[in-house]
Amino acid sequence: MDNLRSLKARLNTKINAMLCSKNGSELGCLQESIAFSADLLGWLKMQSCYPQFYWRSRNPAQSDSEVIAALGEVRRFEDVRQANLFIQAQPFTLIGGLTFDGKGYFCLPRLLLQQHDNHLRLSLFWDNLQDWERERQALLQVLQGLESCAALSAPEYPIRPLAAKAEAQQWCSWVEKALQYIERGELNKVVLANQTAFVSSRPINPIDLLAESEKCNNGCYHFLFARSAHQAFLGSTPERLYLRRESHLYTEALAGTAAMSEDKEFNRQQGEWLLQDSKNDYENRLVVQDICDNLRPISRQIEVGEVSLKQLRRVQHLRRKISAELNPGYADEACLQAIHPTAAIAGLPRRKALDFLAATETFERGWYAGTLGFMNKSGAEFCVTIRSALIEGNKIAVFAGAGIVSGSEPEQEWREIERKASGLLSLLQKRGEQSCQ
Ligand SMILES: C=C(O[C@@H]1C=C(C(=O)O)C=C[C@H]1O)C(=O)O
Ligand SMILES: [Mg+2]
Repeated sequence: MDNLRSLKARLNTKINAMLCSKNGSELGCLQESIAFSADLLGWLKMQSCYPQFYWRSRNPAQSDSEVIAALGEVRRFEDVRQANLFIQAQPFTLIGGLTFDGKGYFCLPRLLLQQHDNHLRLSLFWDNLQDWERERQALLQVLQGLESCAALSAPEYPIRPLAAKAEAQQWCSWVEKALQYIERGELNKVVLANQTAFVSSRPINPIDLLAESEKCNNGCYHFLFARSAHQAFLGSTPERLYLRRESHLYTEALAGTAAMSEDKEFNRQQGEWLLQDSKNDYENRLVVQDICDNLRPISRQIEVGEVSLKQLRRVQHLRRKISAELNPGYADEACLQAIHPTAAIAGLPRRKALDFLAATETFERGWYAGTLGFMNKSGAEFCVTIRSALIEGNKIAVFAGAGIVSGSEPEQEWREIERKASGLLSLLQKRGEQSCQ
């Protein structure tokens, strides 16, 4: 990491030579770009500043793919409105998102690394309203490990189940209850989830697990958010909440699920079945309806694409892409509030589904089925944080849910959430050079 070593030396010199710039602006920023391809997960593993944030966009092959790693926090916004006002006024990127319940966490980090192809862009931020000596120390500290990069090791964590929040039987009774609400016409869809906890004989390294997931769970966004060294939320999700480029908005309805295995012929048959199965199609169409209805007040030219398959390692989904043109004056505050939580992870009608979930599920969703990403004045991208887990020391709690609609069968939905959870859980046992299955 020679490039990073010389970059660090350069930045240290600049910071030490700098006086607090009382030029009227509240925030200070130093930016550098170098031609360098960094392993940002290996880098993150060596860092000791918190909070830590990592986010990789879903299509690494595309030229506009983005990998972000960030450390520390110079400004924090819990109100999405304030966060949105900030990016309208400042040429900076905020990272963060909303929990399932819509609690906001956005921050301007102390150090932001953005990798585009072979270009690494580094941004350092400080607050001119703070004591400069304190800010200077914080800047030097966040740069301390800049050139460090750890090897990522294959996760090897023999785990044993601690407890599922609901065992199969109880969870199936939640589904039965949902079906009664649906039959009575009180709900069209509700997405019931479960949380299952496991314990390992040693602390689980969230970064090693995420690195393994990046290798195996292709076609996904990969994310990690750790507010402290004791807790990390991470996952690999196939689902986009939205991508915004100026006023162009790209979102999708991802719902309806079939199995995937190592057998190509089995996968093809399952895919064909999924494409013509009316219950799964209905599950997906309700999400289309929900997203379009919620976009209508803030946008025009809403277009819904043809149905297609999104194939992953353990499951495959129906997907319909949706695009729209935001009306003047609307940006990320409006998009986040309009779209999240979609009927792919909450239900329809939204309010009734949320009440049903609050009264039924016996665990806190927290960041599960929330959204994480980044936003600045010209664009934003957020993923839906499903296929995710919360790691605290030796413990890992894995989340998975399934959309319940008329025609759902409890045992089948249970198998669906077990398959979804296995996308991460199957990676905890040493596989090393073995294939990703
Ligand atoms: C809720 C989850 O996934 C959602 C539910 C799906 C379904 O029920 O078919 C499919 C994709 C996601 O919209 C999850 O993975 O936890
Ligand atoms: Mg389903």
